[in-house]
Amino acid sequence: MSTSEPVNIIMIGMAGSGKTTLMQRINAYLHEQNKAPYVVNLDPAVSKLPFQANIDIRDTVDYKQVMSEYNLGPNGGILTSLNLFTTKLDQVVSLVEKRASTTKYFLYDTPGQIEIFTWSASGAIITNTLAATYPTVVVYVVDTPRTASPATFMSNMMYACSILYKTQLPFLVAFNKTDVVGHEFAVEWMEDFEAFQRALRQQEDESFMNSLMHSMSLVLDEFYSHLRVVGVSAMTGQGMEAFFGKVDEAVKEYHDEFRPAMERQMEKKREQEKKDKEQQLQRLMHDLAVTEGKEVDL
Ligand SMILES: Nc1nc2c(ncn2[C@@H]2O[C@H](COP(=O)(O)OP(=O)(O)OP(=O)(O)O)[C@@H](O)[C@H]2O)c(=O)[nH]1
Repeated sequence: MSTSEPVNIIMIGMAGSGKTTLMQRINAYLHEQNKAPYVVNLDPAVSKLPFQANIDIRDTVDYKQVMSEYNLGPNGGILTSLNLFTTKLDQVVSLVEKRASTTKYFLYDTPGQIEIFTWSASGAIITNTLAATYPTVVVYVVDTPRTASPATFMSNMMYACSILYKTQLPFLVAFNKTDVVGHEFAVEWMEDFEAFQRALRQQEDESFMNSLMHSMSLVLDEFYSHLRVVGVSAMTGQGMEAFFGKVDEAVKEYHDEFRPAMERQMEKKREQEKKDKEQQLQRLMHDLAVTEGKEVDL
């Protein structure tokens, strides 16, 4: 792996978690380090970007026009705009490839509608296409102050888990807004199952919800054990160095695990296609022989 190898960083997170502000902070940090990134905005509904995007979905798709043309609400409009944009993704990839010899980091801001990455086709096309070219890391941005109660924490982590499950890409949870509330409580809850159970008990007395949450937290325990986590503040810039340390770890995981698994899958697909072709050819030969009145052994 060369040190100048490009890295795609995709920001995903709930609306208001601070993705755009974090992009701006990372952008400023990398400029200070003389590593100016290439920035791609994939949020068609953002009204004002605090940074200059090299590629902006809004230059290609007019989200308001999509809403009226397809008679959609805001969420449907965003999803459809992204679907329309994925038809141009090959152009994005070729622009990225052109810049790859001079740029290390390629940053992608996404809409707060994270269901795009849990079930829509465009989300999967975007992550798979990017990951097929260069090391790609998904950064799941969490609004730390708004996640300080056990119930919201767990629901946010379940979203994170489903995005990881869907993308299967190296994953980093960035607890943002640590200038307001530190993320240590979250790390403790993830590392110490009993600590989370205590927090649950403090929240309410025994109820159906708490026992459900108890069961769900058992499921999430396995997810936490492989999770990469960092605390950042997009506002103050706190945690930037640690953030890039974790990105490096995620890139290593891409090379050690993701890439070989992807290549194995592609090899399997190629073998299956070869087998299918051979079978089709055999069937064709058989049909030709039958029409000519000959018998063939297959
Ligand atoms: N205190 C504090 N506020 C932050 C931080 N990061 C973002 N914010 C604020 O959180 C709000 C939402 O930030 P955005 O960057 O617009 O969030 P987003 O995730 O891009 O939102 P959507 O585009 O709606 O998905 C804004 O008011 C930001 O100023 C942070 O680190 N600390």
